[in-house]
Amino acid sequence: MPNQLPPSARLASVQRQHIEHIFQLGEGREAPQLPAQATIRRSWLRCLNEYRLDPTQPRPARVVPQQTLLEHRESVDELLHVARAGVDQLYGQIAQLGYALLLTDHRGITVEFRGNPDQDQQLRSAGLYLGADWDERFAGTCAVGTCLHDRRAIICHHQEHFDATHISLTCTAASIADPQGNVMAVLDISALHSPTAHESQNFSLSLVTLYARMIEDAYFLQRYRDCLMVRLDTSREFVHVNGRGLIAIEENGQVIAANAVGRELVADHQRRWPPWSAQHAPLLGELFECDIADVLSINSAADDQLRAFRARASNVIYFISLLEPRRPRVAPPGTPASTLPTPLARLGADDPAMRKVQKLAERLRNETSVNVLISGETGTGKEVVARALHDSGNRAQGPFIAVNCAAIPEALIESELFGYEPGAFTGGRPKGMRGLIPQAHGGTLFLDEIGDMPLALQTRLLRVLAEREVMPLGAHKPEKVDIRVITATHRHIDTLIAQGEFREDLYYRLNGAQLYLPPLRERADRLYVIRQVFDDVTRERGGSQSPRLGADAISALLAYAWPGNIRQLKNALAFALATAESDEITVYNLPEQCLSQRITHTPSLTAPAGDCVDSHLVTRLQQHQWNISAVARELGVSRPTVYRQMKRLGIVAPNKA
Ligand SMILES: Nc1ncnc2c1ncn2[C@@H]1O[C@H](COP(=O)(O)OP(=O)(O)OP(=O)(O)O)[C@@H](O)[C@H]1O
Repeated sequence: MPNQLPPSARLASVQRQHIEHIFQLGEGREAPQLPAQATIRRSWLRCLNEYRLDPTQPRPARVVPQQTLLEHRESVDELLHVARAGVDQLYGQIAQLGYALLLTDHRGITVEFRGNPDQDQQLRSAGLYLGADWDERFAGTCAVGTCLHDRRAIICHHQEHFDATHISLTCTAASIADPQGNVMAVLDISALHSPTAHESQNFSLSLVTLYARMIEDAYFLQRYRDCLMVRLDTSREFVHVNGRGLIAIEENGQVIAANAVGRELVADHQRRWPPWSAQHAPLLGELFECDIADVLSINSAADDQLRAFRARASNVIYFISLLEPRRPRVAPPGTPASTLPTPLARLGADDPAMRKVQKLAERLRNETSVNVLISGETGTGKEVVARALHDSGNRAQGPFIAVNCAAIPEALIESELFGYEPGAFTGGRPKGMRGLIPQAHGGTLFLDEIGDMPLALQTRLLRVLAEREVMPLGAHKPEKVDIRVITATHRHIDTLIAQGEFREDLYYRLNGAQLYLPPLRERADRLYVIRQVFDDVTRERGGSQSPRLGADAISALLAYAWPGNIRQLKNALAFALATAESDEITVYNLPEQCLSQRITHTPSLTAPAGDCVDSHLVTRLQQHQWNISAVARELGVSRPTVYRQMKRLGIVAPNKA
């Protein structure tokens, strides 16, 4: 009788029976001892037939080398930062019950671990340890690996494990998805010893599922903290404390992203109105019977800061609260929050040069008699800034006409700008043409690459600016125009003036105020720009299922010098999105040149990444009381990067010295 045997012999006997059961299932023979859960049965069959795992050859737990572990941790650095509080809370609840806690990445590698130090050795040999690999293809049926495969919470109790070395464990796991719904991590609680009954773990399943959802939502809130967010629940009492749905929206109510509950609402909507809704991100007003103004005024007008709206697809009433965006910090703490109009606020997060641009643009937005000259390297966003200036001012409803003076052949530029009457010249359109300057009447004329405007035309432009009227070619009467003029250049106009290629008087007229756009490599808010451009490109590609940007890719993007600035960044991200084969863009998806030509200088106040963290590091560390996570967050790099830099520079934290 196995029960009368010594423990090791008893285990060996149970293991033999276990192996026999696996073969029975593989051969299609039923037996009462075979697992009841269909997920476990399917996983056993996968292990036998797909992964070709041999149940007679139990494998000891595999722990990946330190360097590999660091790479895996780095790839989920942002999640780890958010998850840590949840991990500690959950472990606080289960430690006394003999459980260890594992958080793995989406490849099944344990990147965070909590366990009883007194059981260190047993936990390590059972694979309940940092770096342990719980991929089903290697470890066989197990809570983490099978949860990753099936994308649902699971208990894997004792003999439900495939590998005979794991059959004394009980493990329960739930997945954590990113805002697109792709699994990015798994939360697992496991114990070395536990009661035999499977039901003994039901409570673990509820607990681990709850915490996985909380971590998922905390990550979602962190990712979209700069957006307006609605929080919703069917219970009025719970919406503020634990509203289950989260939907990030634009000011016009357009849905940007949603957590699992929110995505289900969107999916519900798309199932009901499929033909057009699948192509467009819905508006909140399409999901709920609501006017966006009633949602945006919740905090100021609703008594208990929530309002009830009916979901159109299900007819269910949801209580909605509004989370204001955590605006990018543009002023030191203590000063009033930014009042920048949205088009200007979006231009930058926390870069001194951009802040100057934003503040000056705000002051000038309605001063249409002041001509604005925007300077900056190619691709720094001069046209975007011109448009933001237009959109935030009192001419926003008028036309915005952009003209690239370098792109129009010299022979055509005059007729394009001023227009012409019928028969003004041979080859012209029979009905004549309205010029771009008259087209801008009531709005803004944006002249890009003004340094490339031929001298003769500069004289005519000067006249337009002075007299506020244009004379189309062949016309006998001038036409009055009311335009705001914004110009841009990436060339040094001073040099052009000195060389006699640009009229000094025109320069002074155009340069009523100058906005200088810093190159991307010098911007302290590069991380913000990368995220914003990534979101833009994702949206332009129309992908709600788009891959996310991995931490290693972000590090590389932060470190690259970007000679082509934001335009080049946009192209690089479009390339990465087009070529990504998995749900994560890694450094390998970036165009090759992004991995070379790294920033070599350390700009003054900026927060550069990678190798450029250098000289400011000690100051930053001191400012943050040597809190590595806080420094990494501020610099927009991962913690391992900060550690690497500290090691390279020989910096030792005071308490470690
Ligand atoms: N703040 C920003 N957020 C998102 N995308 C931006 C931003 N600034 C610029 N871009 C994008 O970068 C690209 C280049 O921008 P833009 O044409 O405004 O640059 P530019 O300085 O006018 O370039 P050039 O000097 O070549 O005329 C565009 O695709 C634009 O959409």
